[in-house]
Amino acid sequence: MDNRITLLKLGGSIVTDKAGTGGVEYARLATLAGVIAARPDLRLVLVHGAGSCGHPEAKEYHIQDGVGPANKAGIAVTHEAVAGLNRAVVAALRAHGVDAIGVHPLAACRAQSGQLISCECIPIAQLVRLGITPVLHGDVVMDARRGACIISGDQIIRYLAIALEAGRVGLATDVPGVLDEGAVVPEITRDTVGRLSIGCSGNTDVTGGMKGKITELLALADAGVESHIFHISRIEDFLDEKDHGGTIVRR
Ligand SMILES: Nc1ncnc2c1ncn2[C@@H]1O[C@H](COP(=O)(O)OP(=O)(O)OP(=O)(O)O)[C@@H](O)[C@H]1O
Ligand SMILES: C=C(C)CCOP(=O)(O)O
Repeated sequence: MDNRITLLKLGGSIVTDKAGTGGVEYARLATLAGVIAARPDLRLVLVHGAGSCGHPEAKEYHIQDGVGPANKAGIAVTHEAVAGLNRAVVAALRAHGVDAIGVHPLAACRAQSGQLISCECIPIAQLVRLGITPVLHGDVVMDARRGACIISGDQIIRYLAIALEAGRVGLATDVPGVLDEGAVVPEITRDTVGRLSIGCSGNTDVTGGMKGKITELLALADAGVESHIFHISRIEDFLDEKDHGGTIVRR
């Protein structure tokens, strides 16, 4: 059995009512925690998106336009919104017996011009070695050029997949995969992506929706790491290495 790390992103559209006004999806978190708890041999690193707990705040404070004295209050407001969601995700996992712990990118990562350039990964790897599941999230992080910026969970997935030499990389979201005229595209490469129409999220989202996801995952594919996008209802298929009916992004 491959005992390398499985890296899984739970999209913000899954862990929150992204289309609504801000609620954490507690019932869904409980179900997902049960699914993860039933697979104790997994060496898992989780990342979650912000959904309605972070994107609206980041937009309100114009974080992606750069941060200075006029909008610096948005750093704490945005971080607290997504950190609160992180506490809910970790609490759900722990309630099901998963030894999970929250890790905040604000304190561990740096960016330059909106791009994640460093993340302290050694503690994350050590936690996994101890059988603990680190739970990271998209966050506001300090940016060498812009003051601060928003780093998506998708950027974090790309960075961690390489740094942790993850065996499997999956992104669960609210669509069955990348869609082309309503049908799932089973495989995307740099050569085929240009034929597709891939857009942003239908909800408030400062990190580019599916388009942002594919940008990160194609860069990951360039590094030789394939990744999977699938509907959250197929999470067990992904974790059990079965066909999940979604999209594989590869070189
Ligand atoms: N070609 C496409 N195929 C599938 N989804 C697409 C496509 N173009 C745009 N989208 C949109 O992208 C959304 C998924 O991206 P989104 O960033 O909202 O997901 P997420 O990762 O669950 O959320 P978050 O960014 O908050 O973590 C879909 O709900 C859909 O509206
Ligand atoms: C908006 C914030 C704070 C993080 C965004 O992360 P994402 O939901 O993965 O795009």
